[in-house]
Amino acid sequence: MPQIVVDQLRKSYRIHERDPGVGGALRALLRPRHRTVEALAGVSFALERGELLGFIGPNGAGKSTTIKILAGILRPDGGRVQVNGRDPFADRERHVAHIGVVFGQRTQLWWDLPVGDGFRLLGDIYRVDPVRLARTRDELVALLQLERLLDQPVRQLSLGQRMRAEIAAALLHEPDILFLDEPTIGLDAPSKLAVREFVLRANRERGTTVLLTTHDMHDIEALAQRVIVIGHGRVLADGPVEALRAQVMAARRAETGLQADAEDDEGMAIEAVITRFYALHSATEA
Ligand SMILES: Nc1ncnc2c1ncn2[C@@H]1O[C@H](COP(=O)(O)OP(=O)(O)OP(=O)(O)O)[C@@H](O)[C@H]1O
Repeated sequence: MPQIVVDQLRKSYRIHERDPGVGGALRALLRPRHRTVEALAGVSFALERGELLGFIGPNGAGKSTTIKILAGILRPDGGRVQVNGRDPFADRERHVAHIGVVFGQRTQLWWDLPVGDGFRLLGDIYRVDPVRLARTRDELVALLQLERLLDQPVRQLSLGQRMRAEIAAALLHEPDILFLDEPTIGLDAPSKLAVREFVLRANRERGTTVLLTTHDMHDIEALAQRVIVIGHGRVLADGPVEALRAQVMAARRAETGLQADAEDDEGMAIEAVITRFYALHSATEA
Protein backbone atom coordinates (compact mmCIF):
# COMPACT_ATOMS: atom_id res chain seq x y z
CA MET A 1 0.00 0.00 0.00
CA PRO A 2 1.38 3.47 -0.89
CA GLN A 3 2.57 5.62 1.99
CA ILE A 4 0.56 8.62 0.79
CA VAL A 5 -2.81 8.30 -0.90
CA VAL A 6 -4.69 11.34 -2.16
CA ASP A 7 -7.97 10.58 -3.85
CA GLN A 8 -10.23 13.17 -5.46
CA LEU A 9 -9.18 15.83 -2.98
CA ARG A 10 -11.29 19.00 -3.00
CA LYS A 11 -10.85 22.24 -1.14
CA SER A 12 -12.48 25.64 -1.56
CA TYR A 13 -11.89 28.88 0.30
CA ARG A 14 -14.58 31.44 1.06
CA ILE A 15 -13.33 34.94 0.55
CA HIS A 16 -15.01 38.01 2.01
CA GLU A 17 -15.33 40.74 -0.57
CA ARG A 18 -15.52 44.44 0.10
CA ASP A 19 -15.23 47.63 -1.88
CA PRO A 20 -12.39 49.97 -1.01
CA GLY A 21 -12.71 52.84 1.50
CA VAL A 22 -14.86 53.50 4.56
CA GLY A 23 -18.08 53.19 2.53
CA GLY A 24 -16.97 49.76 1.35
CA ALA A 25 -16.21 48.66 4.91
CA LEU A 26 -19.67 49.81 6.06
CA ARG A 27 -21.45 48.10 3.17
CA ALA A 28 -19.49 44.90 3.89
CA LEU A 29 -20.71 45.05 7.50
CA LEU A 30 -24.34 45.54 6.53
CA ARG A 31 -24.42 43.20 3.58
CA PRO A 32 -21.47 40.79 3.58
CA ARG A 33 -20.48 39.41 0.20
CA HIS A 34 -18.53 36.23 -0.41
CA ARG A 35 -16.74 34.60 -3.27
CA THR A 36 -15.61 30.99 -3.41
CA VAL A 37 -12.20 30.02 -4.74
CA GLU A 38 -11.83 26.40 -5.73
CA ALA A 39 -8.21 25.58 -4.77
CA LEU A 40 -8.39 21.81 -5.33
CA ALA A 41 -10.88 20.36 -7.78
CA GLY A 42 -10.28 16.61 -7.40
CA VAL A 43 -6.56 15.93 -6.99
CA SER A 44 -5.46 12.29 -6.93
CA PHE A 45 -2.05 10.66 -6.62
CA ALA A 46 -0.20 8.07 -4.59
CA LEU A 47 3.35 8.07 -3.28
CA GLU A 48 5.38 5.04 -2.28
CA ARG A 49 7.73 5.04 0.70
CA GLY A 50 11.13 6.48 -0.25
CA GLU A 51 9.97 8.41 -3.32
CA LEU A 52 11.13 11.96 -4.01
CA LEU A 53 8.35 13.84 -5.74
CA GLY A 54 8.53 17.26 -7.35
CA PHE A 55 5.11 18.85 -6.92
CA ILE A 56 5.00 21.79 -9.29
CA GLY A 57 2.55 24.19 -10.84
CA PRO A 58 2.14 27.90 -11.45
CA ASN A 59 1.17 30.42 -8.75
CA GLY A 60 -2.20 29.65 -7.22
CA ALA A 61 -2.34 26.10 -8.63
CA GLY A 62 -3.07 24.50 -5.24
CA LYS A 63 0.34 23.18 -4.16
CA SER A 64 0.46 24.73 -0.69
CA THR A 65 -3.16 23.79 -0.07
CA THR A 66 -2.33 20.16 -0.85
CA ILE A 67 0.69 20.23 1.50
CA LYS A 68 -1.36 21.81 4.27
CA ILE A 69 -3.94 19.04 3.93
CA LEU A 70 -1.23 16.35 3.88
CA ALA A 71 0.32 17.92 6.98
CA GLY A 72 -3.00 17.86 8.86
CA ILE A 73 -3.20 21.67 9.02
CA LEU A 74 -6.27 21.96 6.80
CA ARG A 75 -9.33 19.74 6.52
CA PRO A 76 -10.33 18.94 2.92
CA ASP A 77 -13.91 19.56 1.78
CA GLY A 78 -14.06 16.28 -0.07
CA GLY A 79 -12.07 13.26 -1.17
CA ARG A 80 -9.80 11.01 0.81
CA VAL A 81 -6.29 11.48 2.13
CA GLN A 82 -4.22 8.90 3.97
CA VAL A 83 -0.64 9.20 5.15
CA ASN A 84 0.94 6.16 6.78
CA GLY A 85 -2.58 4.75 6.92
CA ARG A 86 -3.88 7.73 8.94
CA ASP A 87 -6.20 10.60 8.25
CA PRO A 88 -3.84 13.58 8.75
CA PHE A 89 -6.48 15.94 10.13
CA ALA A 90 -8.52 13.55 12.27
CA ASP A 91 -5.44 11.81 13.68
CA ARG A 92 -3.22 14.88 13.81
CA GLU A 93 -1.34 14.15 16.99
CA ARG A 94 -0.02 10.77 15.86
CA HIS A 95 0.35 11.97 12.29
CA VAL A 96 2.74 14.85 13.06
CA ALA A 97 5.14 12.52 14.86
CA HIS A 98 5.92 10.95 11.48
CA ILE A 99 6.20 13.99 9.25
CA GLY A 100 8.48 17.01 8.94
CA VAL A 101 7.30 20.20 7.25
CA VAL A 102 9.23 23.19 5.97
CA PHE A 103 7.41 26.23 4.62
CA GLY A 104 10.04 28.38 2.91
CA GLN A 105 8.16 31.54 3.69
CA ARG A 106 7.53 30.85 7.37
CA THR A 107 9.48 29.72 10.40
CA GLN A 108 8.66 26.91 12.78
CA LEU A 109 11.44 28.04 15.09
CA TRP A 110 11.01 30.80 17.67
CA TRP A 111 12.01 34.18 16.31
CA ASP A 112 13.67 35.50 19.49
CA LEU A 113 15.14 32.23 20.73
CA PRO A 114 18.59 30.93 19.85
CA VAL A 115 18.45 28.11 17.32
CA GLY A 116 19.75 25.54 19.86
CA ASP A 117 16.97 26.43 22.36
CA GLY A 118 14.40 26.07 19.57
CA PHE A 119 15.74 22.59 18.82
CA ARG A 120 15.42 21.63 22.50
CA LEU A 121 11.84 22.91 22.62
CA LEU A 122 10.93 20.96 19.50
CA GLY A 123 12.47 17.84 21.06
CA ASP A 124 10.18 18.34 24.08
CA ILE A 125 7.12 18.98 21.92
CA TYR A 126 7.74 15.80 19.90
CA ARG A 127 8.70 13.93 23.10
CA VAL A 128 11.94 12.68 21.57
CA ASP A 129 14.13 10.64 23.89
CA PRO A 130 16.92 13.07 25.03
CA VAL A 131 19.79 10.74 24.06
CA ARG A 132 18.29 10.19 20.64
CA LEU A 133 17.58 13.88 20.23
CA ALA A 134 21.19 14.78 21.03
CA ARG A 135 22.45 12.25 18.48
CA THR A 136 20.12 13.38 15.69
CA ARG A 137 20.75 17.04 16.48
CA ASP A 138 24.53 16.57 16.36
CA GLU A 139 24.24 14.78 13.03
CA LEU A 140 22.02 17.48 11.52
CA VAL A 141 24.18 20.28 12.93
CA ALA A 142 27.25 18.76 11.29
CA LEU A 143 25.56 18.01 7.95
CA LEU A 144 23.90 21.40 7.65
CA GLN A 145 26.82 23.35 9.12
CA LEU A 146 24.90 24.89 11.97
CA GLU A 147 27.62 24.85 14.66
CA ARG A 148 28.08 28.59 14.73
CA LEU A 149 24.38 29.36 14.57
CA LEU A 150 23.17 27.48 17.63
CA ASP A 151 23.59 30.47 19.96
CA GLN A 152 22.06 33.00 17.60
CA PRO A 153 18.42 34.09 17.76
CA VAL A 154 16.53 33.06 14.65
CA ARG A 155 15.75 36.69 13.78
CA GLN A 156 19.47 37.36 13.29
CA LEU A 157 19.99 34.59 10.74
CA SER A 158 20.32 35.18 7.04
CA LEU A 159 17.71 33.50 4.86
CA GLY A 160 20.10 30.71 3.86
CA GLN A 161 21.16 30.09 7.46
CA ARG A 162 17.55 30.08 8.60
CA MET A 163 16.53 27.62 5.92
CA ARG A 164 19.25 25.19 6.99
CA ALA A 165 18.07 25.56 10.59
CA GLU A 166 14.45 25.02 9.50
CA ILE A 167 15.31 21.81 7.69
CA ALA A 168 17.16 20.52 10.76
CA ALA A 169 14.18 21.51 12.93
CA ALA A 170 11.83 19.54 10.67
CA LEU A 171 13.98 16.42 10.96
CA LEU A 172 14.84 16.39 14.68
CA HIS A 173 12.16 13.83 15.47
CA GLU A 174 13.34 11.63 12.56
CA PRO A 175 10.14 11.70 10.51
CA ASP A 176 9.86 9.31 7.59
CA ILE A 177 8.16 11.91 5.37
CA LEU A 178 9.36 15.41 4.61
CA PHE A 179 7.10 18.05 3.06
CA LEU A 180 9.11 20.94 1.63
CA ASP A 181 7.16 23.95 0.40
CA GLU A 182 9.57 26.17 -1.58
CA PRO A 183 12.63 25.43 0.58
CA THR A 184 15.02 27.22 -1.79
CA ILE A 185 13.04 30.42 -2.26
CA GLY A 186 15.28 33.47 -2.11
CA LEU A 187 18.45 31.48 -1.46
CA ASP A 188 21.77 32.19 -3.18
CA ALA A 189 23.32 29.51 -5.41
CA PRO A 190 25.58 27.87 -2.75
CA SER A 191 22.72 27.72 -0.24
CA LYS A 192 20.43 26.18 -2.86
CA LEU A 193 23.06 23.58 -3.60
CA ALA A 194 23.48 22.81 0.11
CA VAL A 195 19.72 22.32 0.55
CA ARG A 196 19.49 20.15 -2.57
CA GLU A 197 22.40 18.01 -1.53
CA PHE A 198 21.00 17.50 1.93
CA VAL A 199 17.51 16.61 0.68
CA LEU A 200 18.99 14.10 -1.73
CA ARG A 201 21.04 12.50 1.04
CA ALA A 202 18.05 12.30 3.39
CA ASN A 203 16.11 10.59 0.63
CA ARG A 204 18.85 8.21 -0.55
CA GLU A 205 20.54 7.34 2.73
CA ARG A 206 17.64 7.41 5.17
CA GLY A 207 14.87 6.54 2.75
CA THR A 208 12.89 9.64 3.76
CA THR A 209 9.93 10.20 1.45
CA VAL A 210 10.05 13.75 0.13
CA LEU A 211 7.34 15.87 -1.43
CA LEU A 212 8.87 19.09 -2.71
CA THR A 213 7.22 22.15 -4.17
CA THR A 214 9.36 24.73 -5.91
CA HIS A 215 9.35 27.27 -8.70
CA ASP A 216 13.05 26.65 -9.26
CA MET A 217 13.23 24.08 -12.01
CA HIS A 218 16.87 23.39 -11.21
CA ASP A 219 15.63 21.94 -7.90
CA ILE A 220 13.43 19.63 -9.93
CA GLU A 221 16.19 18.73 -12.37
CA ALA A 222 18.58 17.96 -9.51
CA LEU A 223 16.18 16.08 -7.27
CA ALA A 224 12.97 14.68 -8.63
CA GLN A 225 12.66 11.40 -10.44
CA ARG A 226 8.95 11.99 -10.65
CA VAL A 227 7.01 15.19 -11.13
CA ILE A 228 3.35 16.00 -10.61
CA VAL A 229 2.16 19.16 -12.30
CA ILE A 230 -0.99 20.78 -11.05
CA GLY A 231 -2.90 23.68 -12.52
CA HIS A 232 -6.19 25.19 -11.34
CA GLY A 233 -6.49 22.50 -8.68
CA ARG A 234 -6.16 19.56 -11.06
CA VAL A 235 -3.36 17.13 -11.86
CA LEU A 236 -2.11 17.88 -15.37
CA ALA A 237 0.74 15.39 -15.50
CA ASP A 238 2.35 12.72 -13.36
CA GLY A 239 5.62 11.16 -14.48
CA PRO A 240 9.29 11.84 -15.15
CA VAL A 241 10.40 15.26 -16.39
CA GLU A 242 11.34 13.59 -19.67
CA ALA A 243 7.68 12.73 -20.32
CA LEU A 244 6.78 16.42 -19.97
CA ARG A 245 9.61 17.31 -22.34
CA ALA A 246 8.37 14.78 -24.90
CA GLN A 247 4.83 16.19 -24.68
CA VAL A 248 6.04 19.76 -25.13
CA MET A 249 8.24 18.79 -28.08
CA ALA A 250 5.45 16.85 -29.78
CA ALA A 251 3.17 19.89 -29.46
CA ARG A 252 5.90 22.17 -30.84
CA ARG A 253 6.42 19.89 -33.83
CA ALA A 254 2.70 19.70 -34.47
CA GLU A 255 2.62 23.52 -34.41
CA THR A 256 5.62 24.15 -36.62
CA GLY A 257 5.68 21.05 -38.78
CA LEU A 258 9.35 20.47 -37.82
CA GLN A 259 10.84 16.98 -37.83
CA ALA A 260 11.86 15.29 -34.60
CA ASP A 261 15.40 16.22 -33.59
CA ALA A 262 16.63 14.47 -30.45
CA GLU A 263 19.46 16.95 -29.95
CA ASP A 264 17.14 19.91 -30.19
CA ASP A 265 14.67 18.25 -27.80
CA GLU A 266 17.29 17.59 -25.14
CA GLY A 267 18.75 21.05 -25.57
CA MET A 268 15.66 22.88 -24.37
CA ALA A 269 16.24 24.25 -20.86
CA ILE A 270 13.98 22.84 -18.19
CA GLU A 271 12.44 26.27 -17.45
CA ALA A 272 11.38 26.53 -21.09
CA VAL A 273 9.93 23.01 -21.04
CA ILE A 274 7.85 23.74 -17.95
CA THR A 275 6.76 27.19 -19.14
CA ARG A 276 5.59 25.68 -22.44
CA PHE A 277 3.89 22.85 -20.58
CA TYR A 278 1.95 25.37 -18.44
CA ALA A 279 0.97 27.31 -21.57
CA LEU A 280 -0.06 24.15 -23.38
CA HIS A 281 -2.46 23.33 -20.55
CA SER A 282 -3.53 26.94 -19.87
CA ALA A 283 -2.36 26.27 -16.34
CA THR A 284 -1.42 29.79 -15.32
CA GLU A 285 -3.72 32.28 -13.62
CA ALA A 286 -5.85 34.43 -15.95
N1 LIG B 1 -6.31 31.10 3.18
C1 LIG B 1 -6.81 31.32 1.96
N2 LIG B 1 -7.93 32.04 1.81
C2 LIG B 1 -8.47 32.26 0.59
N3 LIG B 1 -7.94 31.77 -0.56
C3 LIG B 1 -6.82 31.04 -0.47
C4 LIG B 1 -6.19 30.77 0.80
N4 LIG B 1 -5.08 30.01 0.56
C5 LIG B 1 -5.03 29.82 -0.77
N5 LIG B 1 -6.08 30.43 -1.39
C6 LIG B 1 -6.35 30.41 -2.84
O1 LIG B 1 -6.38 29.05 -3.27
C7 LIG B 1 -5.73 28.90 -4.52
C8 LIG B 1 -4.58 27.92 -4.37
O2 LIG B 1 -3.59 28.50 -3.52
P1 LIG B 1 -2.26 27.74 -3.07
O3 LIG B 1 -1.58 28.62 -2.07
O4 LIG B 1 -2.58 26.35 -2.67
O5 LIG B 1 -1.46 27.73 -4.44
P2 LIG B 1 0.08 27.43 -4.73
O6 LIG B 1 0.10 26.48 -5.88
O7 LIG B 1 0.77 27.02 -3.50
O8 LIG B 1 0.57 28.87 -5.21
P3 LIG B 1 2.02 29.60 -5.11
O9 LIG B 1 2.93 28.91 -6.07
O10 LIG B 1 1.68 30.99 -5.57
O11 LIG B 1 2.47 29.53 -3.69
C9 LIG B 1 -5.31 30.30 -4.94
O12 LIG B 1 -6.30 30.82 -5.80
C10 LIG B 1 -5.28 31.09 -3.64
O13 LIG B 1 -5.56 32.45 -3.86
